[in-house]
Amino acid sequence: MSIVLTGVCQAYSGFELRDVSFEVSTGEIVGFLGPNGAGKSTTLRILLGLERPARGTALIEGTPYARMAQPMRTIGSILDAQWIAGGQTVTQYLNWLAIAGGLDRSRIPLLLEQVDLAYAAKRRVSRLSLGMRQRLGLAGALLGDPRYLVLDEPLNGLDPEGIRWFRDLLRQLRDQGRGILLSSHILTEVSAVADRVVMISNGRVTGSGSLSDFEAEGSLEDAFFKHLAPKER
Ligand SMILES: Nc1ncnc2c1ncn2[C@@H]1O[C@H](COP(=O)(O)OP(=O)(O)OP(=O)(O)O)[C@@H](O)[C@H]1O
Repeated sequence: MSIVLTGVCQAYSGFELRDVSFEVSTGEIVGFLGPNGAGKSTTLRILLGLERPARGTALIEGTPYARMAQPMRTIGSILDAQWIAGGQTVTQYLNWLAIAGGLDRSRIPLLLEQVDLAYAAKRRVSRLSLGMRQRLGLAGALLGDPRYLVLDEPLNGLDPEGIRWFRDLLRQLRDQGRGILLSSHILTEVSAVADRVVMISNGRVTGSGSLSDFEAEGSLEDAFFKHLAPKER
């Protein structure tokens, strides 16, 4: 049971994603680590069916996202919590998401408790801080009780207490058997929770292995700089 990317390629003018391959299994947190502009979000957009790769495949338990009947039941995601439409309330947004995804709305109050946002259930999304939007994004990602989570820079905007809370929640979600792909350019964010790390630099996977293997090279930071593509050093 896993997410499998095989030889994923994409080309924009001035940037190429080349042969990106890695797996995320249930019950593990995989840190997807790379500097700004390395190709992390592009890879995640391809995985989530938002764009088609020029070559290669991104499969979730054997099926591309775009061909899944009810993808939110299998894979939840936070790509950019900023975009969530501001006019509706927190509950209205989650209701809309549940209807759009064919999901059960009865879990919404429980999820709002889980992400510590129940007190803001009736607040307009436009009045939420970025950290609160990240929590709302996570509630949305969990709405379908998915086996996988794909999170792009989910700690943006969270305060230190929020970061600690988020890490604990990620570990709990992993221990429940979910597979989590956590994309970030922040080393400490990844080293605090990841079981495995995939490093990407200038559009290519430059290293992958268990966190302990990387730390055995000195520190994740040493490994990160060692695995940067020459252009990015
Ligand atoms: N739709 C697009 N058209 C053209 N270029 C794009 C497009 N999307 C991304 N790029 C370029 O592709 C490169 C990789 O971008 P991407 O957003 O995947 O990087 P990232 O690793 O997520 O970076 P960050 O950590 O800054 O979010 C960048 O140079 C970006 O400008």
